[in-house]
Amino acid sequence: MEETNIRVVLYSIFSLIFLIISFKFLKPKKQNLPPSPPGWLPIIGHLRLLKPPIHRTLRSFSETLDHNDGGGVMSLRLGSRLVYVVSSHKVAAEECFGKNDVVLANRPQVIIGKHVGYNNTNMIAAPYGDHWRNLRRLCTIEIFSTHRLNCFLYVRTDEVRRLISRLSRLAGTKKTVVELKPMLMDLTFNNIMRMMTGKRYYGEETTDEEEAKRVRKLVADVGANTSSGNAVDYVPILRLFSSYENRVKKLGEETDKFLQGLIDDKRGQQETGTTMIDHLLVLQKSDIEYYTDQIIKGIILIMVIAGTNTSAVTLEWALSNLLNHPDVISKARDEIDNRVGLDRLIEEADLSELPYLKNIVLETLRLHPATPLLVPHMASEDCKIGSYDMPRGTTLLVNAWAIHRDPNTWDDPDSFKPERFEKEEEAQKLLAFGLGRRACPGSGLAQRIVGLALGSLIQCFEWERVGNVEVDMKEGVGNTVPKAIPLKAICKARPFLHKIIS
Ligand code: HEM
Repeated sequence: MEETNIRVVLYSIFSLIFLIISFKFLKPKKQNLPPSPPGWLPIIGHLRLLKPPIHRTLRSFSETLDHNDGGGVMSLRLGSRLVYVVSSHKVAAEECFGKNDVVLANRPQVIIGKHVGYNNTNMIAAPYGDHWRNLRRLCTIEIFSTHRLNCFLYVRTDEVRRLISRLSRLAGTKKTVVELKPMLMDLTFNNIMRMMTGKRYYGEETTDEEEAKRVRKLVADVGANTSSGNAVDYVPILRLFSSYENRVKKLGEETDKFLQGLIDDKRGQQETGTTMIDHLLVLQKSDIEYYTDQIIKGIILIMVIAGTNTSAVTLEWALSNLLNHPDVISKARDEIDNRVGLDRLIEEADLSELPYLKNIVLETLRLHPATPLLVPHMASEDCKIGSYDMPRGTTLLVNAWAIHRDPNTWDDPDSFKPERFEKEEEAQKLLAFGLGRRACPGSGLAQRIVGLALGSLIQCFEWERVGNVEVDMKEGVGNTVPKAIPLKAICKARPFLHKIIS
């Protein structure tokens, strides 16, 4: 009997010790997540609250939250995904793209990346790792290096001149109302397509009008569907009811057929040309295992998706701001007239001598970053953002638009003032091209084409608003934020233009 009692007591003591140990060490650690806005519902989370323009909605959510550690981070549930939104420059620069740059260099996967983006093997969607590093190195050398950009200078110069000639034919020396968006899109799409394929698919004098029509439609469809995802990506059960995945699969097949056609055309040619596809096919001969057709198609696709609309909308926003600030246009024109003169068109080599023009572009990128939430990142491991825990798999959105208008970071943040960039350090605060490993590799090309086109439009024409009312600056809906009302302006060629564009 006594022995049994001792056993019971020992058993109880061991059980108690086991319980204490389990409670202390095996209990899931309570995580310190950032504050989250109210209105969360089971299954869909905060999805229903995301009204466009999403960057504005996210800023107003963030403003209503009680950030007890200085602010700038909030968490959302978008369906099954945990999403952190950062709206502070310090947190973005130091915590996300500083301390945690490698952990956050991943991308969340979405359905379109599987069916259109070659199973996420393209540069924008690829997970951080050897494949992405190889692609990025390849594109840095073959597309974005100064040497390569200089090789394609003739394309940018020719496309900007065509834009100026087209406008001067339309407007001449009489005041004429012109709609700018289609012309700016033609400029940036032709620039990329000519670099890749050598062909013009947009605007007047296309290589083959029937083919050009097909290409324009396809590129527009891909652009309209390319985003951070569809509701189906966040609430997987919707796959059962939605036709989204089938539509995207079909789009992927059509896109692939078109891109394969471009490669086959080049492969069938007797002589090697100078386009990007020609270069990539030469590399393919040296290493057929790595430079597969799929890799080459992924590169062309990404150049078109990332390198066209972004520059076109930046130009449209820049001109809209200039029309609302005639004093800024006058100052920029004086700078160009003084440094370039009236006997020739501005050239890309002049850009480094035109600091005020550069500041106009920077101020436009500040107020209207083309991708206001950058491209979503994803945590590949548990990490910490400030005092908050960020579990592995969390999506990170950086609200560059809100950061660019934060009164703690910028003086008079909502006003268009290119002069602010006369202090050189101000440009360091911009996030329009992202930061860290996944920052935009096309920023150099973008600044060249935007600077040259904008400078030429200021040099060659006089500009006025239509009806003398302010240009409406409301944002429309789209991944690369367009103007809600496309820009129309009154344009008149300056008297010397006809002499220098003949
Ligand atoms: C005004 C024009 C442009 C803006 C504002 C812009 C902005 C951006 C931003 C914010 C990102 C994402 C950064 C991040 O993930 O944190 C990005 C990525 C990228 N951009 Fe641009 N971009 C522009 C033009 C271009 C051009 C002209 C090209 C190429 C022709 C290009 C190619 C890319 C590529 C390939 C990526 C993905 C990089 C990666 O994931 O490793 N972009 N861009």
